[in-house]
Amino acid sequence: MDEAVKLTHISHTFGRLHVLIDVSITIDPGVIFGLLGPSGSGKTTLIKVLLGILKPTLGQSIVQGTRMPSLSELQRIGFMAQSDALYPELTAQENMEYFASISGMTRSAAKTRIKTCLETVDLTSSANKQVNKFSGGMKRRLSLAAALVHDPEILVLDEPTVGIDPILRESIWTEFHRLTQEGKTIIVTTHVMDEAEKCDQLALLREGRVIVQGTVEHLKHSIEALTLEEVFLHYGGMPS
Ligand SMILES: Nc1ncnc2c1ncn2[C@@H]1O[C@H](COP(=O)(O)OP(=O)(O)OP(=O)(O)O)[C@@H](O)[C@H]1O
Repeated sequence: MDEAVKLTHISHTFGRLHVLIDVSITIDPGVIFGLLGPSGSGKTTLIKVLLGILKPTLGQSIVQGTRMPSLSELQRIGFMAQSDALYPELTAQENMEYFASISGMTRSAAKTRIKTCLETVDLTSSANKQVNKFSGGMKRRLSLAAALVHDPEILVLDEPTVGIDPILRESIWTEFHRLTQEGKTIIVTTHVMDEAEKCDQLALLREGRVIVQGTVEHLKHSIEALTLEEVFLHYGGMPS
């Protein structure tokens, strides 16, 4: 089967700062791929390159066989950035309707999907509340629902569960696993160790380089560690 994402020899500099150095990552369809690394290691920059939002100094990003940037490919991706891109004056429902409309969904398809996605993030009872009255965690959850609304093949989530309580986090991860069973691919950055354990594949970034990548078991095996925490300590890249 073709790769969902193929990043080849990506390097990126901001001025004199080498933020990504020869990063190559292949992500198979239907997996949850975790991108880990300390703050400033380049995770968000790599995600922007993957999406084609940022042109790398060197290397290329291919998503589902299409070289990025590609607007049509971008429509098949659900993206949740680190900061919420919501309209505070609108209600949750209106925000969802807006995001559904820009993805080109029909009204009836949008109606069903909006209901499902708001349920997934437990916001049904707040659907008619203005977003400027939402807590930080509620905004995060709404951003996630917005990323899911057009039922994308690939979901790219930059720290999706920050500010979300452990019980809801658990149910969101259950939803992620359900989505991968439908063949969807999820790429997630996280600082949370127990979330990293739930990923099918991981890459650990440090100072712009991939230090190690593979399954959780592979990573543990590589240094005969019992926990992922030991792996991160070993490679000197404890997520912050
Ligand atoms: N637009 C920019 N201009 C200049 N430097 C930047 C820019 N964006 C990011 N950087 C720098 O690039 C480095 C990597 O940043 P990036 O946001 O990719 O890290 P990260 O691993 O996602 O961090 P965090 O976990 O804190 O979100 C940092 O040193 C950051 O200051």
